[in-house]
This record gives sequence, structure tokens and C-alpha cells, in this order.
Amino acid sequence: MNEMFTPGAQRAMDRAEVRARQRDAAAVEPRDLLVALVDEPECRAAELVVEFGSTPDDVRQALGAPPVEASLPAAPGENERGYDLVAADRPPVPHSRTLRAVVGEAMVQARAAERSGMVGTEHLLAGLTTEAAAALEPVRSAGLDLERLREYLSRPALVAADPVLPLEDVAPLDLSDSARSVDIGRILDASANRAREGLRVVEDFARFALDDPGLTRRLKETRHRLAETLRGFDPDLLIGSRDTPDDVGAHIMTHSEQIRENPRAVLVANFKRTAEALRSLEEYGKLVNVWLAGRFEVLRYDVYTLEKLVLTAVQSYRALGDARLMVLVGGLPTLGDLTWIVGEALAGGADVIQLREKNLPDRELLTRAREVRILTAQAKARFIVNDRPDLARLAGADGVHLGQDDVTVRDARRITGPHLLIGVSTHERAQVDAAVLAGAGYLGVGPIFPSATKEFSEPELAGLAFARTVAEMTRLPWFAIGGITEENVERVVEAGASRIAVSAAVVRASRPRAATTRLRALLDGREFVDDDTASGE
Ligand SMILES: Cc1ncc(COP(=O)(O)OP(=O)(O)O)c(N)n1
Ligand SMILES: Cc1ncsc1CCOP(=O)(O)O
Ligand SMILES: [Mg+2]
Repeated sequence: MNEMFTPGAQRAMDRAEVRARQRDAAAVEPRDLLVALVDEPECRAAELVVEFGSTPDDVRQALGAPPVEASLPAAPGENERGYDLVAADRPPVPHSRTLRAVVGEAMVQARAAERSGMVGTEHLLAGLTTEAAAALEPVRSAGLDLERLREYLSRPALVAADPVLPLEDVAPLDLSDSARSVDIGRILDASANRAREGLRVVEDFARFALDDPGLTRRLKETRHRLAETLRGFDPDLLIGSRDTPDDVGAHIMTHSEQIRENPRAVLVANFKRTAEALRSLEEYGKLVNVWLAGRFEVLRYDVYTLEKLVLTAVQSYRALGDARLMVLVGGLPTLGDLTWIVGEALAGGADVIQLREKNLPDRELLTRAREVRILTAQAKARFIVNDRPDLARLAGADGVHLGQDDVTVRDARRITGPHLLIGVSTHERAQVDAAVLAGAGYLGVGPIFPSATKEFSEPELAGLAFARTVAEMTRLPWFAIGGITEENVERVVEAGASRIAVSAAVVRASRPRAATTRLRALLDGREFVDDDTASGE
């Protein structure tokens, strides 16, 4: 027995190997581990899979795994773990690179939790959701809400919790049968109101100030789930125990409660109020029903996530609100060439410069990045470094841009600290959801058209249809990218894009400054006046 794993997790690891053999696979993959986890329905990971929307059968089906009876010789006694796992005459199936990353992350999670550091099944599930997201994609079709599960599992201290009873099984609680019940009813009633009100305040902001359909939907769903959970309490008794006139705290208002310096402060205060109220519902709820209390815990973690999403959106608007034209530069022979083209793009009206270098030694890259930082700062433009959070930070850039194969937002954040913008490339709807949830500050959306800068095969083109989709999903700043030129930019704007990122249209233009100005004017829907020509240049 490997002492690193709890017995349940060890069984899952062993079963994963059985599942891999069953597929005749050369390596045990994350999908084998997920199937192995749901093969054991009593384990915490399997319970979580169910709690977040799926069932073991659906997961197996989505991953093309045969039913459990057909796969696992369950007869106890064949070995100490109760089934014939690894025949002695066969070498063990190796773990794939991704699975090793999953187990590594599970160990980090286990150490962060309060337990002995042993990896439990919930830590393996946490590792899967963060390190093997792509492998888990098919289980979305099985109903699993991967984003919420990932957020739940990445909460600060992962401790084994009691299973949560499905809400429909929770009978209304009778709070009237003990003397103390009225007091608990008062606390629960006040906390329920605070939580509802706090959520409504931030929902109003997402809806009317941010105008963001995705965030508004998430907040509304959370508010509805709160209402649904509160129905587990008997409403008459909650109302019955309300006694506002005699509430000694009703008119006590601290100085900080009276002052809100800006909308962000309103948001922060109301998220805090909501989370505190949910904590009260959870703690006092435990006195009456532990399952219902668990529901409030899940909601509280959802609220933490929502706080991150809403505050990230606010920060992004502040940083990129008016930035409509990003110019990608790179691959130039000398520093002088680079500073010239950056100067031209800025003079032409570029709002953001992205330094995209693929082949330079790090030291030279950092030198160039620092130079671009100076030029962009002088022009009051923003500066993004492609691919490299470390160099973005060292160069004092405003942000870093990450693709689907680059380091994750979570890892980049560890390097950049809280203030840098992190942009993420997206090519399909699920990537938009995932990027927003991960805390992306802006999105790259494309490729819209074939590009002269980067090669894509036909199926990789996301096209204008994808721009239309993103326009309906989010108001987080997003830049359409890929083959955008003066000739086609109007179609991109018509598809709902208000921001674009271009490279060849500026860098390869005969007059980069004028090309930038023309693009900026087309984006703004303005008439273009060629100043260079007018001034006889
Ligand atoms: C604004 C913007 N959107 C998309 C990309 C592409 O990033 P990525 O997919 O990582 O590809 P590379 O640029 O690294 O080749 C981008 N750079 N900027
Ligand atoms: C880096 C990148 N990713 C998608 S398209 C692209 C290149 C954008 O350059 P261009 O505007 O020349 O197509
Ligand atoms: Mg990249």
C-alpha cells in the first residue's frame, strides 16, 4: 500500500490501471482515473460528481467506459484490495504525463488541507479538474458542471464534508419545537435576508452597470439556488420569528457602512455581506440540519467565485475600457526596427501593443520588452507580453497574453501577482466560459480569418460566427483576432466586436502609421483623413 494515498484513493489509482488495461492503452490516463473514481460510488469524489450534476453511469458512458460489472472482477480475497488488479506476470501500466500532473496537484491540495497530507479521492478529483480539464470535456455532456466543481474543489482548505442531501429530500424544518428555536429562526431569517439583498445589489451592478449577460445569469442562478435552499426552512416560522422593532442591531450603523467611495466599494461590501450571511446560515443551520448547512457552504464558495469574476470585470474595464485596437509586433531583426514600428503604431492610434516574440533569447526579449514598456507608457497606451508572465512582470507590462497551450491563468497569476491583466485566447464557447471563470481579464477571440502571421488549418478557423457567439456571452473586453484588415474589419464590427487585434495589417503595411489610423477610424465608424498625405509626407 502506498502511504501517500488514503485507502479509497489507492483503490481508485489501482482501478484506473485496470480501466487503462481494459482499453489496451499504453498509459493510464486522467479519463481512467475519473472512471475509477465513479466506480466507487461511496467515495467523496463520486459523491461530488453527483452533487455537481452527473451520475457514475453517465460519466462512464461519456468516456466510453463499459459498466462497472463488466470491467472489475470484484471478488474479494483475490488480493488484499479485494480484486485482481495487477497480474503479477504483467508489468504495471505507466502513468501518462498528464496523470502525473494530476497526482502532483492532488498532493499539493492534500498538503494544503488540514489532513495528514494523504491524498484522498477528492484531491484526485481536484487534480483532474485543474490539470486535465481537456480530458474531462466529454463529461460535460454527462451533466457535470466542471467549472463549479473546479471552483469548489480549489477552495482554500479542502476537508472531507458530509454528503449533501438532494434538496427535494429536505423536509421543511420545524423550528418551533424548542425554546431556543425562535432565536435560531431569527438569526436564520436575518441572514437569509442579508444574503438575498447582498446578491441582488451585485446582480444589479452586473446587469445595469456592466451590462454583462454571462455574469448577470450566474448571479441570478445563485440567487435562485439560495431561494431554493432557503425553502428547506419553514417560511412561516422564519417570518414568525422576525422581530425587527426589537432588533438591537437594526439601527447600529458604523462609519464604514455609511460611506461607499466608488462602485467597487459597493460591490466589495455587498459580496462580503452575502458571504458572511451565508456563513451564518451555514453555522446556525448546522444546529438544525447538517445537509442544508452544507448547501450554504457550497453557495458561499460560489459567491467567492462570483466576487472574483465581477471584480475582475471591473478591473478589466478600468484597464481596457477605451482600448479598441491592439497591435501585435515581433519577429523584427533589430531593436531599432521594433521601436520604429511600435512608435508608428502608437502614433497611428494603437491603444495596446502586444510583444509577440517566439525565437529571441530571454535576455534580448526582456531588453525589447522594457523598451516597448517605455514607449507605450509615454503614449499612455497599454503593453502586453505574449506567452511569458515572468517577462511581463519583469518588464513592468500591463498584462500577459496566454493561449490554450500556454501556462494556465492560475499559474500565471502566481507569477504576475494580482494586478496584471491576463488575456486568454479562445476558439470555442467552452473556452470562453473556462477563461472567464479562471479570471481572465480579457479574451482573444479567433482566428476570425486566415492569417498572414500565423498558420491555421481550415477547421481551426473560428470565424465570424464565433465572434457573434462571444458578443452574446460576455461584456468582458475581448479582441477579435486573425487576418483582420481594412477590407474586412467592418464585417468584424458587424459581428459584435468592438475591439480588434492585428499584426500584418500594420506591421507589413507600407505606411504602418497610416494603416493604424485607418483601422482605428474604421473601428470607431469615423471618416478617415490621411494626415500624412495631407501634410505632404
Ligand atoms: C489578443 C490575442 N489573441 C490571441 C492570441 C493568440 O495567442 P496564442 O493562442 O497563445 O498564440 P501565440 O500568439 O502565442 O502564437 C494573441 N497572441 N493575442
Ligand atoms: C497570434 C495570432 N493568433 C491568432 S491570429 C494571430 C495572428 C494575428 O495576426 P494577423 O492580424 O496578421 O492575422
Ligand atoms: Mg501563446
